[in-house]
Amino acid sequence: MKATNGMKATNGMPATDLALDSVTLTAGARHLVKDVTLTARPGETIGLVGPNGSGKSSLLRAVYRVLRPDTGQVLVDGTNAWSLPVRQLARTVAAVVQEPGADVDLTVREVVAMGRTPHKRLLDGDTPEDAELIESALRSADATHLAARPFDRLSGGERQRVLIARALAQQPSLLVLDEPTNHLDIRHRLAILGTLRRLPATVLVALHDLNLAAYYCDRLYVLHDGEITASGPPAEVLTAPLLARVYGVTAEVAIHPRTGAPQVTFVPGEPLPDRDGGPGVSPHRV
Ligand SMILES: Nc1ncnc2c1ncn2[C@@H]1O[C@H](COP(=O)(O)OP(=O)(O)OP(=O)(O)O)[C@@H](O)[C@H]1O
Repeated sequence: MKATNGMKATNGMPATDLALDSVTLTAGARHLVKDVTLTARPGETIGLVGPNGSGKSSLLRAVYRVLRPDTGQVLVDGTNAWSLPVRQLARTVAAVVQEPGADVDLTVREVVAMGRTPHKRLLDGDTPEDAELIESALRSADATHLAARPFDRLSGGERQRVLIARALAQQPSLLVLDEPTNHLDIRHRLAILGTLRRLPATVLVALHDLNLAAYYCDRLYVLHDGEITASGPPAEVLTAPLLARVYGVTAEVAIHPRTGAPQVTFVPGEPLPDRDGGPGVSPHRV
């Protein structure tokens, strides 16, 4: 893990060992994801990157058990996620996803309090510990000032922070997030990703912003046409030839002297480098 980003706590909440073993997902005759093998060790922050339609959301759906693998397994601490009782899975895995939820007539605090539901029995009220966890989650997502507001009247970014707060209140040992920062301003992007990074939980997060992925993730998996095409520490994965091949863009990658993380600078209009990193011949203007 990168020392510059702050280490994850190793005490407190447990973290999950996640393994996707040769997972293939289909919709009708169409392959969404083919033969994906991925591991996330307890406490790691794993980034899933790749172009539009490469299969990131589909793969995450298999982890939070919305899309059943046709072949292969999703193993949560060695147990097939699809064989776990729903309640046990809900205590273990929290998901922050793109699907717009139904509009709910709840305040922000009530939405965040729903994160505690898997830990309670029917009709149990909030304990003082629940209340503290809810307040702490609201603070972590900079949503305390929104607590009394109706959830369905928030801006896109405010809603996103509230859904992240709900996931934090759930105290999962595995947190799965699909583009959790797409509506957020830069300050909140940095703050939320920093919070995720410091969680003791294992985190699997799909991100489009490669520089944020490079800085906040321990390892990256690159999906391309439904298959993993590269994986490893960001500095090994994010190379100019890889970005040319997978995204079709020209980029320069350098280690930033202050952050120590790879930083990608896109160079629109320049020829694509070839596979060896040399100058290519097909100009690609974006
Ligand atoms: N239910 C479905 N039926 C048919 N095709 C689907 C279905 N769900 C997803 N797809 C297709 O599978 C591919 C992968 O979609 P997915 O949403 O996983 O990609 P993604 O990497 O998350 O994309 P984005 O970056 O645009 O969010 C896409 O081509 C998409 O159109």
